[in-house]
Amino acid sequence: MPVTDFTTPEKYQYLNGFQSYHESEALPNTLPIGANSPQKPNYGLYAEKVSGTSFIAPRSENLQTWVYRILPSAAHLPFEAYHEYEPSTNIHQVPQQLRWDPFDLDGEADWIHSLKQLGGVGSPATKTGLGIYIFAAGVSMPPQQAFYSADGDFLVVLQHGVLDIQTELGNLLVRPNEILVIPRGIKYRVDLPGGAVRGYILELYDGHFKLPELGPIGSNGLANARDFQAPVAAFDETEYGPSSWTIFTKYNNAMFTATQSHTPFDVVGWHGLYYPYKYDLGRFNAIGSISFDHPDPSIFTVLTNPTADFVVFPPRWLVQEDTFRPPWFHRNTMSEFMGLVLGEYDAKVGGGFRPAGASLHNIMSAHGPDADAHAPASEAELTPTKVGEGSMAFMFESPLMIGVTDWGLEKCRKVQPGYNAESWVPLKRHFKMPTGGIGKETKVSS
Ligand SMILES: O=C(O)Cc1cc(O)ccc1O
Ligand SMILES: [Fe+2]
Repeated sequence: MPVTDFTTPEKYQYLNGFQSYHESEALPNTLPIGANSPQKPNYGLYAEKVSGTSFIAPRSENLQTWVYRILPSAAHLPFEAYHEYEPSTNIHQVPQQLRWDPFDLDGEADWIHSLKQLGGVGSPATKTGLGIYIFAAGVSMPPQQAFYSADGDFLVVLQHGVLDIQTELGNLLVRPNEILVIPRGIKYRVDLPGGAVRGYILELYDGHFKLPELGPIGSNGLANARDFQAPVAAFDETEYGPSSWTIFTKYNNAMFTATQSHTPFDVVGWHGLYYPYKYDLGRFNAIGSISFDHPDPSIFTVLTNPTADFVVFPPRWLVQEDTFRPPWFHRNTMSEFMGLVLGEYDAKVGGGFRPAGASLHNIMSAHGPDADAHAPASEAELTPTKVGEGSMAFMFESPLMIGVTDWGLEKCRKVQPGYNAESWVPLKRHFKMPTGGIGKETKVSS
């Protein structure tokens, strides 16, 4: 179900729509009419353009936003290397199926220092591939600090807690079961009004997410465009005088800082297509088989990109007849990283895949339901059944071979050594040779 038990306070107002052209102003008449860069923008603001795609990208892909701000972003002192954040970028491509116990909450770290790279492939420098992060933060970012990643778009899957995010383009409150996308280069800071937070991040080094085509599904279904929410323009009204800010930048997976004597949250109005947004996974309209067989998990795609799809497994009814209903056993040309926001995933009932844990089934590494899920599902009476009640599993599915960092393999100390032994090695042989031998009888009744 969608997150409904919350009245959105005044500070959090949203513009609805996915990749809709939005415009928003915190003061009336901020945006120039019929032009983008007038000689003197209103209120003595500076015009600045933020490009999220190449200038010449086709219209259907082109994402740019004009911001009207008190001082341009360029007004800062030189960048310096920052060594108190050591990213784990040594990556190992391994065929081993991996599963991690729940990652610990961390009461000490702020957003930036909580980012732990678990895996990835490719390079931000050549804009190929992706990074996968686990975050566990316990404190708000210190005042007068902001962060942006120059490496790619962050898709944040919040597993625990509440994120109060101030971005250049406005404020977003992200609650459990919601996801957040912050595009490359957009500055933000993260406060934790409810204490500790934890979750997963997919960073796309290339391009941006889109909604999947719906084909024969028609014009509505899956994640509907109107349920994506972008912030309205808001600026630090009390902070537009001189102040001392530190801007952190993740740049080719290293960290840099630059100081400046003004708030980065000084955008009074903006218009364009390049902005952060959030989405409540409870609004996902799940579609599935109403006759027989189990569709490919792509039927649950929320957002797509050639580098990775974001797929969820929401609560849903299973009604298929004469069908083994959990996911089939399989090997893919894709790699599959899975996480669990809450509840239990129907293919893994053996207790090893838990909320805040994860799994990785890499290219052509075989997997499927564990023995504890397979046995009852083969015998179950096939009445309509609700699965995933109170649950939300998700998958980052990529055609690329995802590597695992030193942190992911060892330092996190969460890898389950007995994954294969517990899940699939116990599967029993049920094969029966036809009486009379091969070729004599083709149908065997059990
Ligand atoms: O491995 C998994 O659990 C994810 C998955 C689910 C499904 O329904 C079909 C294929 C698939 O990879
Ligand atoms: Fe799979």
